[in-house]
Amino acid sequence: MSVVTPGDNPARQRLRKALQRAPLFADLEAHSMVAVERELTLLVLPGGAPLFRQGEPADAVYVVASGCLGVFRHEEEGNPDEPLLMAEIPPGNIVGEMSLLSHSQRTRSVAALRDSEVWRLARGSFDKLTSRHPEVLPTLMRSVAVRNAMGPTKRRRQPRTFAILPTGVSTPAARFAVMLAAALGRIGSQVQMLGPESMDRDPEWFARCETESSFVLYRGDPTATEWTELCLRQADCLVVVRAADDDLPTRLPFEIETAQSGAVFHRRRELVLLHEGHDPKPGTTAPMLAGGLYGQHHHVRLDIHADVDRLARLLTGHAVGVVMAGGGARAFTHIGVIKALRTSGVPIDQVGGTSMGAIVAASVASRWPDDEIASHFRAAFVDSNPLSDYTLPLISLYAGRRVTRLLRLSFGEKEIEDLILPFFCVTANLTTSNADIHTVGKLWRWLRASVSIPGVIPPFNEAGEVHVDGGVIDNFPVRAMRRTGRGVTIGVDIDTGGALAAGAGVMEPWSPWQFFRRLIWKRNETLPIPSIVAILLRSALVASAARAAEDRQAADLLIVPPMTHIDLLDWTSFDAAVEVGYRTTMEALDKAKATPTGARLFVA
Ligand SMILES: Nc1ncnc2c1ncn2[C@@H]1O[C@@H]2COP(=O)(O)O[C@H]2[C@H]1O
Repeated sequence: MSVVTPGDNPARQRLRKALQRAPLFADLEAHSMVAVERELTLLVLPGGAPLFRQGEPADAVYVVASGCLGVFRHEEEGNPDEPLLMAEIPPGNIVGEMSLLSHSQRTRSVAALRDSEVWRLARGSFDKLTSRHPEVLPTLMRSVAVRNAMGPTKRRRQPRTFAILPTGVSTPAARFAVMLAAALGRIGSQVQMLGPESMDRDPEWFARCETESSFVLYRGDPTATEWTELCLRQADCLVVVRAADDDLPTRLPFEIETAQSGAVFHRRRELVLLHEGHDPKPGTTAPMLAGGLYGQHHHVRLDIHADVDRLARLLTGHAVGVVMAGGGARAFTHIGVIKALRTSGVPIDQVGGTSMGAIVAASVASRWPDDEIASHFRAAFVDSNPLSDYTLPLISLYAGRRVTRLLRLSFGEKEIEDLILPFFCVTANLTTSNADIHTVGKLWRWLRASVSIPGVIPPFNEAGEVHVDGGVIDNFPVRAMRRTGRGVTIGVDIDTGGALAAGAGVMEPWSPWQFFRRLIWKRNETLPIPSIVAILLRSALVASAARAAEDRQAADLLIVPPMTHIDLLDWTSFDAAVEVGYRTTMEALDKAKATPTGARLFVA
């Protein structure tokens, strides 16, 4: 932060404009205004710099003349680097008045969201002003009351200004920036792209660009120039762009760290990996993620426009996430749901799920076409039964080797990080009693863990912890998807009603003779009692039903295909399950079209 004492220069002209609008000064006579002006000192805050922090003693009130400040709340349990943004304070507003009025400590932290000019009126001058001109107080109190009545912002603020930061001179960042600008233009009406030629502009000019546009792209240099530093200070979101084939180590993330040190808040950092004409190679993404430096990474194939459109939606909170619940054979219905969404032009930008829902989600994240998804699942579950490798039931009824083989065959050595669409799956961690969300690691392994129905398939052990089917704790992870804060969530739940029925009477263990008789003469007769697999599967799902009910509420669009006519283990009802998913989704989309959610779904 620097203190400046300007004469009658552009900064003072900006101050006058701000004073005329600020609630504390708007009612003052011209000569009193001149007297106040003499008591103000100008502070120039670089983007990210703190003005003051929550809990500090209050010694001044401030007028914002250019740029933008943010009011942040530090949550007791939250990450101290990621306080919640409560409000933005644009030019013409004052900040820091509450603790002066109430003689208390600062109620919130305030920092510059981008390069800003603020004028400081010390506590002594503020007291003098309010005692000489008590007429300014009602307007000031009114503005505080209006703000308090509005309450805190419920939704996370989405970034509008992006710094595009190439990691090397050969990165095709300019081409990428043009494509991203076009994609952002399909979401917002006006997009501005600023390059180094704007270096000498004043903060007000940048502020005007930002207010006049839906989105602003600051195209940074490949090295840490003065312009790159400015981009880092101005942007809400840092987008590091790297050619995926480039295996040179990059210094850029560490430069970002330096430029950001001392900032009150954490700017969102995203990594874009550019691919020329091919998909990510298995295992090549994780080493580029710089140990968790980035909030999210994105694979963009430069020749595929849909990839840049998806990126634009994910960056700006306009994405569509689809969550698929587990539910044995009933989960085939997700295949029909996906087909209906794709046919209707609803973009699928990120996916997540549990158990069988997770496997369908993984095939969507791999961008398999509809036919391929259907043929894979048909071959795996209808043409051959993966639950047929009986074993000595010490850990489980089946050895689970067939399931493992099928998953490896389908997804190879791909890691979750290599998937084109952001993806997560859920397992129930029996060691910690938590529902674990997996966004990194070998895909087939976490899918195998996510479908490990306790007692049916052996659990999956990782780093000394035991994982079973995610449905045991969280069968419908809508809230996990919502926490990503990237847009709307479509939840597809599996109706588990009518899942288990039995004849009347107490179920006693059968004698060996009864078993033998059944095996020889009555093989095709329907059992009067549920099978052990049906009991175990139902037991695994029953506890998460209450949680799933809350997740249904959390979905922006809820789809629950009616499935009670299909048994949870009836793999042969594949076509019926797919069909009902397709039909229910088409009907749901038709109804949603006229709603606000529908408007957000069909944005693309
Ligand atoms: N919800 C809010 N919206 C806008 N500004 C706020 C909000 N809450 C607090 N502030 C401002 O943030 C400042 C933090 O320091 P003060 O408590 O002195 O005064 C506070 C107000 O000026």
